[in-house]
Order: sequence, then C-alpha cells, then structure tokens
Amino acid sequence: MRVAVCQLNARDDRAANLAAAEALLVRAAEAGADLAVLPEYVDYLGTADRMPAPETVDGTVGRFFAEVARRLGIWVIAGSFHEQGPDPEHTWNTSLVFDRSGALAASYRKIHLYDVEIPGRVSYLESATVAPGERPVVVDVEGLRVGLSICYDLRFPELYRQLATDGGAQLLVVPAAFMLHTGRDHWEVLLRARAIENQCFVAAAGQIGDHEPARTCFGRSMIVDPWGTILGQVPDGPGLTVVDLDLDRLRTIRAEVPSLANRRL
Ligand SMILES: O=C(O)CNC(=O)[C@H](CS)NC(=O)CCC(=O)C(=O)O
Repeated sequence: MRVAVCQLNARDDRAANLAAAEALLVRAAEAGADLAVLPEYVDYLGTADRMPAPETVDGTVGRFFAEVARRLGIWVIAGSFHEQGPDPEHTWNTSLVFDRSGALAASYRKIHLYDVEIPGRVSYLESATVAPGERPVVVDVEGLRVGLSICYDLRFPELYRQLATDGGAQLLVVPAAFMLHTGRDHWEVLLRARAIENQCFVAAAGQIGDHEPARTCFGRSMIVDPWGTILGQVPDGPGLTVVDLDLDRLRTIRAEVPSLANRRL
C-alpha cells in the first residue's frame, strides 16, 4: 500500500484551495499512491465572513473529491471540510474517505475541539462554531485498517488506543492545521508517540504557512512507521511525500515488542 500525505496552504478562496488539492492528488496518483491524505479544512481556511455556506457530505466539496478520486482511481481522505452542522451556529469539522470509484467509504467528525488560550500567541474557541463528533471511525482500505482523526485529536491518546484496539487500526491518519507555536514543540513528538504506543503507521497531512485571520500553520507533514521512524516528510511549502507501508514490518514489530498484547488496563 503506497500512501501520500499532501501539504498545502488553504486560504479564503475555495475554488483555488480545491484546485491546489487536486494538483497534489494528481502528483500522488502519478507517483503510484493508492491512498492520499489531505489536511484539515482543505476547503477553506480564512475569516468567517468570507466562508462559503457549509454543506452536506454530497455538496460541492464532497462531489469534487469524489470525482477526483474516481478519475485518478485512488483512495482520497479529504482531510476535513466544513460540514453543515446540527444548528445554524455550528458546523461539523468532517473528514471524508472516498474509494477508487469515488464512493464515500466513511466520514468522521472531529471529536476534540480546539478551545485554547495562550495569551499573545493562540486564541481559539472552536466549540463556539463547531459541534463535536461523537464516534471514532475505522475504515477498511483494501484490507488495511485506517483509523481517522483530525488535528487537536492528536493530544488525546485514548482515541488512538481505541482505534488501534477495538478498531484494529494499522494506519492512523491525522489531517491537521496545527499552529506554528505549538507545532514546533509538540507535533513530531505526538505523532511519533502515537505511532510507537499503538504500533501503527501514522500519516499526518498539515496545512502550511500564513492565513487569515493572522495565523500560521506548522506544516511538517509526515509518515511515521510503527517503530516511530519518520519515513517521509514534506519540506516547508506546498508538496507531498509518498511512502510504501510495509505491513510485514508492522507484524514483526508487534510480535517482537507485544505492547498492545501486554496491556493490563
Ligand atoms: O488555523 C486555523 O484557523 C484553523 N485551525 C483549525 O481549524 C484547527 C481547529 S481550530 N486547528 C487545530 O485544531 C490546531 C491544534 C493545535 O495547533 C494544537 O493542538 O496545538
């Protein structure tokens, strides 16, 4: 299974964001990827006043990625988009998984919302405009068990434990718009920890660079193996990295260090 993580800088022009995502998916397909992962809020990252109306999963954004997945014949995890929520004040922050035929194989709504206040650095109250998802999701990608998550979820190891144990995940995906301020110290550490402790591959696709209102995303999209080794990393700027997942290596690691099997709690 060949996996690509795509890194981009979404702004307040949805058509341009979708075009940039498509260009990266084309490159992933040309590189022989079976599955490509896009960042959180691939559809729009900008001020609330210019945001297009949120949509259902079969709206413009969902249909766009379904068509690209079908045309390229690859699996696409459309990081996340603004899904029409439970009431007019709240959207869901939702990831869509399309198979090679463009059919929607799964969707996941971000469970942990980014309510963080670091004076002078980060001020964000995601729960003011987003409703939390309630359900962990694992999707079967041609025999590979893929556990879904989004961005701030990364700080909650109990989610990934569930994905790996109850859900049998072998690959954990993390579409993100991680902040530069937290990302430079926490992003890689957390991704490699989730990989090591759950003995899973981790594919993390991040937004990179500045966007309105006055925020900067960290990027450093990467694919990590179940030993914690970084197999591929995207340099700063839009781009992608493509990696072959060696499932034999996952089985060897789980057999030699059976920490999942040795759990007591
Ligand atoms: O940048 C924006 O405007 C958009 N950001 C996002 O959409 C999301 C939800 S607000 N960002 C995060 O969850 C960052 C997590 C993070 O950075 C951490 O856990 O430290």
